[in-house]
Amino acid sequence: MEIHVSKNTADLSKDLADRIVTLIDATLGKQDRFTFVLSGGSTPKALYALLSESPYSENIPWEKVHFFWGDERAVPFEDERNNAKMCYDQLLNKVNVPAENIHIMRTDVSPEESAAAYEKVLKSYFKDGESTFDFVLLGMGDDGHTLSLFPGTEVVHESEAWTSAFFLQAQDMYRITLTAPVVNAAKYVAFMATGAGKAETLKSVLEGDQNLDKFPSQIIKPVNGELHWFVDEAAAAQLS
Ligand SMILES: O=C1O[C@H](COP(=O)(O)O)[C@@H](O)[C@H](O)[C@H]1O
Repeated sequence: MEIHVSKNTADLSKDLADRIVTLIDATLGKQDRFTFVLSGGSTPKALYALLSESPYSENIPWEKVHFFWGDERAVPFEDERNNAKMCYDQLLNKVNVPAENIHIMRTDVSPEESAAAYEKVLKSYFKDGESTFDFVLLGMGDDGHTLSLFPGTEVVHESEAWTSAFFLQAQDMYRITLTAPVVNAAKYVAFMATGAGKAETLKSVLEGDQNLDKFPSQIIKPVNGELHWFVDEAAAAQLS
């Protein structure tokens, strides 16, 4: 595992954007497509906006990049809380990605149907039966959740299904999420965490004892891939 500390969100977004371009170039030197799992929430907005602008927008062969989502809030696409909408607003509407390369988690059907449909999409996309995303971007909530794997929820321990849908009492909302085994099969996983509000949790996740029910982010450990944490100085303040 590698931890990269940048001064602030702007620097961190640039460092990560540079890393993504390098990764895309290296991957497309060996294969003809790059699979990119997007995260929701507020932290990656600056990164997505940056990728949509010059020079990144010109340096990325968008027609070869295929987008997926790590999790979704089961609210209509038009709702500001919808993770896919945020990604379209910040990035996808601004670059030339073919529509067929974009695989959203649907919220116009029941959460259970959406999760089942997404698992089907993934299994037909990865024809060899293994989900080996090239790049997974993850956030970490102040409470230690990642994807929609929230503290104290059963889905944290899911070991078979690739996707799951469940009602999140604390937010009075259904969630649809990839599960840990799918993400842990990825080639490169990058967490992005910024701000003083995440400092204490980041210390517990990275340096504390393992407690998956309290800190679900700890379950992310790629089996054969790389794990990187991109954090700003404020989030890293309590790390030793
Ligand atoms: O609810 C969610 O929260 C996490 C973290 O979001 P942030 O606002 O603290 O950046 C996010 O990674 C996830 O995709 C989202 O559904």
